[in-house]
Amino acid sequence: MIAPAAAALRDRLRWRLTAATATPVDATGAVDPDVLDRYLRGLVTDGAEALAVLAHTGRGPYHDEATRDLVISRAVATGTPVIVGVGGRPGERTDDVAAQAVRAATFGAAGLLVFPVDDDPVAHHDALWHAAGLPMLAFDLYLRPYAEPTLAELLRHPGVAGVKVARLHDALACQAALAAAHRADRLAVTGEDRMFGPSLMWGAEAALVGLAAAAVPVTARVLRAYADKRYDEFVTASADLDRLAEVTFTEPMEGYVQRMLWIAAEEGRIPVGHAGDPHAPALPDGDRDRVLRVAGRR
Ligand SMILES: N[C@@H](CC=O)C(=O)O
Repeated sequence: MIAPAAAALRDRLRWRLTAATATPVDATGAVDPDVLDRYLRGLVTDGAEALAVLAHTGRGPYHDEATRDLVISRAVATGTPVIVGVGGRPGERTDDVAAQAVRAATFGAAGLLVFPVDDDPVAHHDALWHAAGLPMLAFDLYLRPYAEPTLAELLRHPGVAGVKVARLHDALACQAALAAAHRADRLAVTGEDRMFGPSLMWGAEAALVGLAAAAVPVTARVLRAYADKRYDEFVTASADLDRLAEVTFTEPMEGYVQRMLWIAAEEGRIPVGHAGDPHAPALPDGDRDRVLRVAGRR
């Protein structure tokens, strides 16, 4: 049985675009609150209907408590629902993640995006639910995917509002996870940057993607056109989005955060001095030009 708070989040996020936000930092790794504010508010102005902070795009696992508090509070101040990424650090204990969940609740988060764990994910989600009382989105991430029976069990948890599916290019796994969400009457959320349009046709009814960390209108158009059954527009918008995804969500895949930050700077959302991802891998020569060329052609 789904808990009322989880049902409310499920219904609130349905057909909404949640932007998985970056966390812009300067050369020393510090967040400037004004830069952050402007960035988050700009995403909302441009079509993000909810914000997911401190998830993978926001490099949540790398930020300390003070930075996490700042990011969550500034996101909540935008007035849109805020989903907070919790966990994701190697070797972390459930108690530590529960403490993050409690702080997220204190700062007014609407829900949690729970990074996957290998060891007893159901007990992990249950502990967060009892500690913080915030509804959760399970995170079926290609780097640490859930086995189908595990995901089915997670989706039966009363505090789980839905699942964000991010299986990258595994269409079968994506379809199975979306179907599992429907069977459990939970929200099927696409996190499929490279299979965005198709994942909507496979049953996703909401989106939470790093592709919307910049260039938000492109992603917003696809989701809106599909939700409104304007299928001609959906096909055109989807092709635009796929062109953008092809140059941003590509090998080395971890470079996508840097690529979205380049776009954010080019769009004037953040200063150039805050557009470096300290955790980016080495990127090929010409990558930035390629990304900006495609992003500018929309
Ligand atoms: N999975 C990413 C978003 C990518 O689409 C995140 O957690 O930020």
